[in-house]
Amino acid sequence: MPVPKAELHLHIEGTLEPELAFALAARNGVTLPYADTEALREAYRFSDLQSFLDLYYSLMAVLRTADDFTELADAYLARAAEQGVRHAEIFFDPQAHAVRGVPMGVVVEGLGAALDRAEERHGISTRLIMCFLRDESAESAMATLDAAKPYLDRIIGVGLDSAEVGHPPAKFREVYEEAARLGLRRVAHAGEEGPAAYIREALDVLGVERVDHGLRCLEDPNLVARLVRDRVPLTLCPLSNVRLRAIDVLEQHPLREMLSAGLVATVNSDDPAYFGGYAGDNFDAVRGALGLGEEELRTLARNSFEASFLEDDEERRERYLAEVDAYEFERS
Ligand code: HPA
Ligand SMILES: [Zn+2]
Repeated sequence: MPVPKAELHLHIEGTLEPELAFALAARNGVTLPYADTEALREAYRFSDLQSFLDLYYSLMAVLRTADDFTELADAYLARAAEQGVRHAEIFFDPQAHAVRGVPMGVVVEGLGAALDRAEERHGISTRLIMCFLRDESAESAMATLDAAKPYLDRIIGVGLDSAEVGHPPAKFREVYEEAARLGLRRVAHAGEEGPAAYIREALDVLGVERVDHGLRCLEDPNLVARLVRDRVPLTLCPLSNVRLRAIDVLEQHPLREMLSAGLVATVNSDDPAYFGGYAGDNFDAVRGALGLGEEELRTLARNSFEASFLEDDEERRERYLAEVDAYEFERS
Protein backbone atom coordinates (compact mmCIF):
# COMPACT_ATOMS: atom_id res chain seq x y z
CA MET A 1 0.00 0.00 0.00
CA PRO A 2 1.33 3.47 -0.89
CA VAL A 3 2.09 6.00 1.85
CA PRO A 4 -1.08 7.53 3.37
CA LYS A 5 -1.67 11.04 2.08
CA ALA A 6 -4.21 13.85 1.74
CA GLU A 7 -5.00 15.24 -1.68
CA LEU A 8 -5.55 18.99 -1.47
CA HIS A 9 -5.43 20.10 -5.11
CA LEU A 10 -7.78 18.08 -7.26
CA HIS A 11 -10.34 19.38 -9.75
CA ILE A 12 -13.08 16.78 -9.89
CA GLU A 13 -13.80 17.68 -13.54
CA GLY A 14 -10.15 16.90 -14.24
CA THR A 15 -10.70 13.29 -13.19
CA LEU A 16 -12.95 12.61 -16.19
CA GLU A 17 -11.24 9.68 -17.89
CA PRO A 18 -11.87 9.19 -21.64
CA GLU A 19 -13.82 5.96 -21.06
CA LEU A 20 -16.26 7.66 -18.69
CA ALA A 21 -16.49 10.69 -21.01
CA PHE A 22 -17.65 8.45 -23.85
CA ALA A 23 -20.05 6.50 -21.62
CA LEU A 24 -21.66 9.71 -20.35
CA ALA A 25 -21.75 11.18 -23.87
CA ALA A 26 -23.70 8.13 -25.09
CA ARG A 27 -26.07 8.26 -22.12
CA ASN A 28 -26.75 11.97 -22.53
CA GLY A 29 -26.89 12.12 -26.34
CA VAL A 30 -23.81 14.34 -26.57
CA THR A 31 -21.57 13.98 -29.62
CA LEU A 32 -17.86 14.32 -28.88
CA PRO A 33 -15.58 15.53 -31.68
CA TYR A 34 -13.33 12.46 -31.28
CA ALA A 35 -13.75 9.05 -32.89
CA ASP A 36 -12.86 7.08 -29.77
CA THR A 37 -10.97 7.17 -26.47
CA GLU A 38 -7.67 6.76 -28.22
CA ALA A 39 -8.31 9.76 -30.47
CA LEU A 40 -9.30 11.75 -27.40
CA ARG A 41 -6.11 10.78 -25.57
CA GLU A 42 -4.18 11.99 -28.60
CA ALA A 43 -5.52 15.46 -27.89
CA TYR A 44 -3.83 15.49 -24.47
CA ARG A 45 -0.77 17.33 -25.72
CA PHE A 46 -0.76 20.72 -24.14
CA SER A 47 1.45 23.73 -24.77
CA ASP A 48 0.33 25.76 -21.77
CA LEU A 49 -2.53 26.17 -19.28
CA GLN A 50 -4.97 27.63 -21.81
CA SER A 51 -4.56 24.79 -24.30
CA PHE A 52 -5.51 22.39 -21.50
CA LEU A 53 -8.41 24.52 -20.28
CA ASP A 54 -9.97 24.57 -23.76
CA LEU A 55 -10.24 20.78 -23.76
CA TYR A 56 -11.15 20.58 -20.06
CA TYR A 57 -14.15 22.90 -20.51
CA SER A 58 -15.30 21.33 -23.77
CA LEU A 59 -15.35 17.78 -22.37
CA MET A 60 -17.53 18.90 -19.48
CA ALA A 61 -20.41 18.89 -21.98
CA VAL A 62 -20.96 15.23 -21.06
CA LEU A 63 -21.70 16.05 -17.38
CA ARG A 64 -25.42 16.77 -17.19
CA THR A 65 -27.21 15.05 -14.33
CA ALA A 66 -26.59 14.62 -10.62
CA ASP A 67 -25.88 10.93 -11.31
CA ASP A 68 -23.13 11.91 -13.75
CA PHE A 69 -21.39 13.88 -11.01
CA THR A 70 -21.88 11.04 -8.53
CA GLU A 71 -20.30 8.59 -10.94
CA LEU A 72 -17.41 10.95 -11.68
CA ALA A 73 -16.61 11.46 -8.01
CA ASP A 74 -17.03 7.81 -7.14
CA ALA A 75 -14.57 6.80 -9.88
CA TYR A 76 -12.05 9.34 -8.59
CA LEU A 77 -12.40 8.16 -4.99
CA ALA A 78 -11.86 4.52 -6.00
CA ARG A 79 -8.62 5.39 -7.82
CA ALA A 80 -7.44 7.75 -5.10
CA ALA A 81 -7.97 5.07 -2.44
CA GLU A 82 -5.75 2.65 -4.38
CA GLN A 83 -3.03 5.29 -4.29
CA GLY A 84 -3.07 5.83 -0.55
CA VAL A 85 -5.31 8.91 -0.40
CA ARG A 86 -7.02 8.98 3.02
CA HIS A 87 -8.45 12.48 2.84
CA ALA A 88 -9.42 14.58 -0.21
CA GLU A 89 -10.34 18.25 -0.45
CA ILE A 90 -12.01 18.40 -3.82
CA PHE A 91 -12.44 21.42 -6.12
CA PHE A 92 -15.32 21.93 -8.49
CA ASP A 93 -16.09 24.69 -11.01
CA PRO A 94 -19.78 25.66 -10.69
CA GLN A 95 -19.64 28.43 -13.31
CA ALA A 96 -18.44 25.99 -15.97
CA HIS A 97 -21.62 23.98 -15.38
CA ALA A 98 -24.05 26.87 -14.89
CA VAL A 99 -23.25 28.23 -18.38
CA ARG A 100 -24.34 24.88 -19.79
CA GLY A 101 -27.59 24.98 -17.87
CA VAL A 102 -26.49 22.67 -15.06
CA PRO A 103 -27.28 24.49 -11.82
CA MET A 104 -25.31 24.51 -8.58
CA GLY A 105 -27.81 22.23 -6.84
CA VAL A 106 -27.40 19.42 -9.38
CA VAL A 107 -23.61 19.55 -9.12
CA VAL A 108 -23.46 19.74 -5.33
CA GLU A 109 -26.12 17.09 -4.76
CA GLY A 110 -24.46 14.79 -7.28
CA LEU A 111 -20.97 15.16 -5.86
CA GLY A 112 -22.37 15.07 -2.34
CA ALA A 113 -23.99 11.68 -2.89
CA ALA A 114 -20.57 10.18 -3.69
CA LEU A 115 -18.83 12.02 -0.85
CA ASP A 116 -21.45 10.86 1.65
CA ARG A 117 -20.42 7.26 1.16
CA ALA A 118 -16.71 7.87 0.49
CA GLU A 119 -15.67 6.88 3.98
CA GLU A 120 -17.61 3.65 3.96
CA ARG A 121 -16.80 2.66 0.37
CA HIS A 122 -13.29 3.97 -0.05
CA GLY A 123 -11.99 4.81 3.42
CA ILE A 124 -11.56 8.46 2.44
CA SER A 125 -12.73 11.53 4.34
CA THR A 126 -13.67 14.41 2.07
CA ARG A 127 -14.34 18.14 1.86
CA LEU A 128 -15.69 20.22 -1.04
CA ILE A 129 -14.21 23.55 -2.21
CA MET A 130 -15.90 25.56 -4.94
CA CYS A 131 -13.68 27.52 -7.31
CA PHE A 132 -14.39 30.78 -9.10
CA LEU A 133 -13.20 31.11 -12.69
CA ARG A 134 -10.76 34.04 -12.61
CA ASP A 135 -11.23 34.75 -16.33
CA GLU A 136 -14.91 35.46 -15.63
CA SER A 137 -16.05 38.67 -13.94
CA ALA A 138 -16.07 39.38 -10.21
CA GLU A 139 -19.86 39.90 -10.54
CA SER A 140 -20.24 36.37 -11.89
CA ALA A 141 -18.15 35.04 -8.98
CA MET A 142 -20.33 36.93 -6.51
CA ALA A 143 -23.51 35.54 -8.12
CA THR A 144 -21.98 32.06 -7.86
CA LEU A 145 -21.25 32.55 -4.17
CA ASP A 146 -24.85 33.66 -3.77
CA ALA A 147 -26.11 30.55 -5.58
CA ALA A 148 -24.05 28.40 -3.20
CA LYS A 149 -25.70 29.79 -0.06
CA PRO A 150 -28.30 27.00 0.22
CA TYR A 151 -25.48 24.42 0.06
CA LEU A 152 -22.95 25.79 2.50
CA ASP A 153 -23.38 22.79 4.77
CA ARG A 154 -21.60 20.84 2.03
CA ILE A 155 -19.00 23.42 0.93
CA ILE A 156 -16.12 24.31 3.25
CA GLY A 157 -14.27 26.85 1.18
CA VAL A 158 -13.64 28.83 -1.99
CA GLY A 159 -10.80 28.73 -4.49
CA LEU A 160 -9.78 30.54 -7.66
CA ASP A 161 -8.77 28.76 -10.86
CA SER A 162 -8.71 28.92 -14.69
CA ALA A 163 -6.53 31.25 -16.83
CA GLU A 164 -4.19 33.04 -14.43
CA VAL A 165 -2.14 35.63 -16.31
CA GLY A 166 -4.01 38.92 -16.65
CA HIS A 167 -6.45 37.99 -13.87
CA PRO A 168 -4.74 38.97 -10.63
CA PRO A 169 -6.27 37.91 -7.31
CA ALA A 170 -7.29 41.47 -6.32
CA LYS A 171 -10.08 41.30 -8.90
CA PHE A 172 -11.91 39.09 -6.39
CA ARG A 173 -11.36 41.09 -3.20
CA GLU A 174 -15.06 41.62 -2.42
CA VAL A 175 -16.00 38.04 -3.24
CA TYR A 176 -13.39 36.70 -0.84
CA GLU A 177 -14.47 39.21 1.82
CA GLU A 178 -18.00 37.87 1.51
CA ALA A 179 -16.74 34.27 1.59
CA ALA A 180 -14.87 35.06 4.82
CA ARG A 181 -18.03 36.59 6.30
CA LEU A 182 -19.83 33.35 5.48
CA GLY A 183 -17.20 31.41 7.41
CA LEU A 184 -15.65 29.76 4.34
CA ARG A 185 -11.99 28.75 4.08
CA ARG A 186 -10.02 30.53 1.36
CA VAL A 187 -7.46 29.19 -1.11
CA ALA A 188 -6.43 30.34 -4.61
CA HIS A 189 -4.32 29.20 -7.52
CA ALA A 190 -1.37 31.59 -7.74
CA GLY A 191 2.09 31.43 -9.24
CA GLU A 192 1.35 28.57 -11.64
CA GLU A 193 1.85 30.67 -14.79
CA GLY A 194 1.43 34.01 -13.05
CA PRO A 195 4.19 35.89 -11.21
CA ALA A 196 5.20 35.73 -7.55
CA ALA A 197 3.36 39.03 -7.07
CA TYR A 198 0.07 37.15 -7.56
CA ILE A 199 0.97 34.90 -4.63
CA ARG A 200 1.58 37.95 -2.43
CA GLU A 201 -1.71 39.44 -3.58
CA ALA A 202 -3.61 36.22 -2.83
CA LEU A 203 -2.23 36.34 0.73
CA ASP A 204 -2.61 40.08 1.30
CA VAL A 205 -5.85 40.85 -0.52
CA LEU A 206 -7.78 37.56 -0.49
CA GLY A 207 -6.49 36.26 2.85
CA VAL A 208 -5.81 32.78 1.52
CA GLU A 209 -4.65 30.13 3.98
CA ARG A 210 -3.09 27.88 1.37
CA VAL A 211 -1.68 28.58 -2.09
CA ASP A 212 -2.49 26.27 -4.99
CA HIS A 213 0.69 25.67 -7.02
CA GLY A 214 2.74 28.64 -5.77
CA LEU A 215 5.54 27.34 -7.96
CA ARG A 216 6.88 30.78 -8.87
CA CYS A 217 7.34 31.90 -5.24
CA LEU A 218 11.00 30.96 -5.73
CA GLU A 219 11.46 34.11 -7.83
CA ASP A 220 10.98 36.21 -4.68
CA PRO A 221 13.21 35.26 -1.70
CA ASN A 222 11.32 37.57 0.67
CA LEU A 223 8.08 35.84 -0.24
CA VAL A 224 9.67 32.43 0.35
CA ALA A 225 10.82 33.62 3.78
CA ARG A 226 7.29 34.74 4.57
CA LEU A 227 5.69 31.47 3.41
CA VAL A 228 8.18 29.53 5.54
CA ARG A 229 7.69 31.76 8.60
CA ASP A 230 3.90 31.66 8.41
CA ARG A 231 3.84 27.99 7.38
CA VAL A 232 1.57 28.71 4.40
CA PRO A 233 1.16 25.40 2.55
CA LEU A 234 1.72 25.11 -1.21
CA THR A 235 -0.25 22.48 -3.10
CA LEU A 236 2.20 21.52 -5.82
CA CYS A 237 1.25 19.37 -8.80
CA PRO A 238 4.45 18.04 -10.41
CA LEU A 239 3.01 16.07 -13.34
CA SER A 240 0.70 18.97 -14.14
CA ASN A 241 3.66 21.37 -14.21
CA VAL A 242 5.41 19.22 -16.81
CA ARG A 243 2.30 18.64 -18.96
CA LEU A 244 1.41 22.35 -18.99
CA ARG A 245 5.04 23.27 -19.61
CA ALA A 246 5.53 25.31 -16.44
CA ILE A 247 8.74 23.30 -16.21
CA ASP A 248 10.54 21.41 -18.97
CA VAL A 249 11.14 18.05 -17.33
CA LEU A 250 10.32 16.57 -13.95
CA GLU A 251 14.02 16.34 -13.09
CA GLN A 252 13.99 20.15 -13.01
CA HIS A 253 11.09 20.40 -10.57
CA PRO A 254 12.11 22.58 -7.59
CA LEU A 255 10.24 20.44 -5.03
CA ARG A 256 13.41 19.31 -3.32
CA GLU A 257 14.73 22.87 -2.97
CA MET A 258 11.34 23.92 -1.66
CA LEU A 259 11.45 21.27 1.06
CA SER A 260 15.02 22.22 1.94
CA ALA A 261 13.97 25.85 2.23
CA GLY A 262 11.39 24.79 4.81
CA LEU A 263 8.31 25.44 2.69
CA VAL A 264 5.23 23.38 3.60
CA ALA A 265 5.13 21.69 0.18
CA THR A 266 2.53 19.06 -0.70
CA VAL A 267 2.21 16.84 -3.79
CA ASN A 268 -1.13 16.58 -5.62
CA SER A 269 -2.55 15.55 -8.97
CA ASP A 270 -4.55 18.63 -10.18
CA ASP A 271 -6.32 17.01 -13.17
CA PRO A 272 -5.16 13.39 -13.09
CA ALA A 273 -7.11 12.15 -16.13
CA TYR A 274 -5.31 14.72 -18.28
CA PHE A 275 -1.84 14.90 -16.74
CA GLY A 276 -0.81 11.28 -16.54
CA GLY A 277 -1.34 10.31 -12.96
CA TYR A 278 -3.17 10.35 -9.64
CA ALA A 279 -1.75 11.37 -6.26
CA GLY A 280 0.37 8.26 -5.73
CA ASP A 281 1.66 8.46 -9.31
CA ASN A 282 2.82 12.01 -8.59
CA PHE A 283 4.63 10.81 -5.46
CA ASP A 284 6.28 7.98 -7.40
CA ALA A 285 7.25 10.29 -10.26
CA VAL A 286 9.00 12.86 -8.07
CA ARG A 287 10.59 10.13 -6.01
CA GLY A 288 12.14 8.71 -9.17
CA ALA A 289 12.98 11.95 -10.95
CA LEU A 290 14.36 13.81 -7.96
CA GLY A 291 15.69 10.85 -6.00
CA LEU A 292 13.69 11.79 -2.91
CA GLY A 293 14.58 9.86 0.21
CA GLU A 294 12.31 8.26 2.74
CA GLU A 295 12.35 11.24 5.09
CA GLU A 296 11.42 13.66 2.30
CA LEU A 297 8.51 11.44 1.26
CA ARG A 298 7.37 11.17 4.86
CA THR A 299 7.56 14.95 5.20
CA LEU A 300 5.41 15.37 2.07
CA ALA A 301 2.83 12.95 3.46
CA ARG A 302 2.84 14.65 6.89
CA ASN A 303 2.59 18.08 5.23
CA SER A 304 -0.51 16.98 3.32
CA PHE A 305 -2.40 16.24 6.53
CA GLU A 306 -1.02 19.26 8.36
CA ALA A 307 -2.10 21.51 5.48
CA SER A 308 -5.58 19.98 5.31
CA PHE A 309 -8.70 21.68 6.64
CA LEU A 310 -9.36 19.08 9.33
CA GLU A 311 -9.60 21.57 12.20
CA ASP A 312 -13.07 20.29 12.99
CA ASP A 313 -11.66 16.81 13.39
CA GLU A 314 -8.21 17.07 15.00
CA GLU A 315 -8.52 13.54 16.28
CA ARG A 316 -8.73 12.28 12.73
CA ARG A 317 -5.78 14.42 11.65
CA GLU A 318 -3.69 12.94 14.48
CA ARG A 319 -4.74 9.44 13.44
CA TYR A 320 -3.66 10.05 9.84
CA LEU A 321 -0.33 11.54 10.98
CA ALA A 322 0.28 8.49 13.15
CA GLU A 323 -0.35 6.28 10.07
CA VAL A 324 2.30 8.24 8.19
CA ASP A 325 4.79 7.94 11.04
CA ALA A 326 4.23 4.18 11.26
CA TYR A 327 4.49 3.67 7.48
CA GLU A 328 7.37 1.53 6.25
CA PHE A 329 8.69 2.56 2.85
CA GLU A 330 9.88 -0.11 0.49
CA ARG A 331 13.55 0.33 -0.25
CA SER A 332 14.09 0.99 -3.93
O1 HPA B 1 -4.18 23.47 -13.33
C1 HPA B 1 -5.12 24.30 -13.36
N1 HPA B 1 -4.86 25.61 -13.29
C2 HPA B 1 -5.84 26.54 -13.34
N2 HPA B 1 -7.10 26.21 -13.47
C3 HPA B 1 -7.44 24.92 -13.54
N3 HPA B 1 -8.63 24.34 -13.67
C4 HPA B 1 -8.45 23.04 -13.68
N4 HPA B 1 -7.15 22.76 -13.60
C5 HPA B 1 -6.48 23.93 -13.51
ZN1 LIG C 1 -5.42 23.32 -10.23
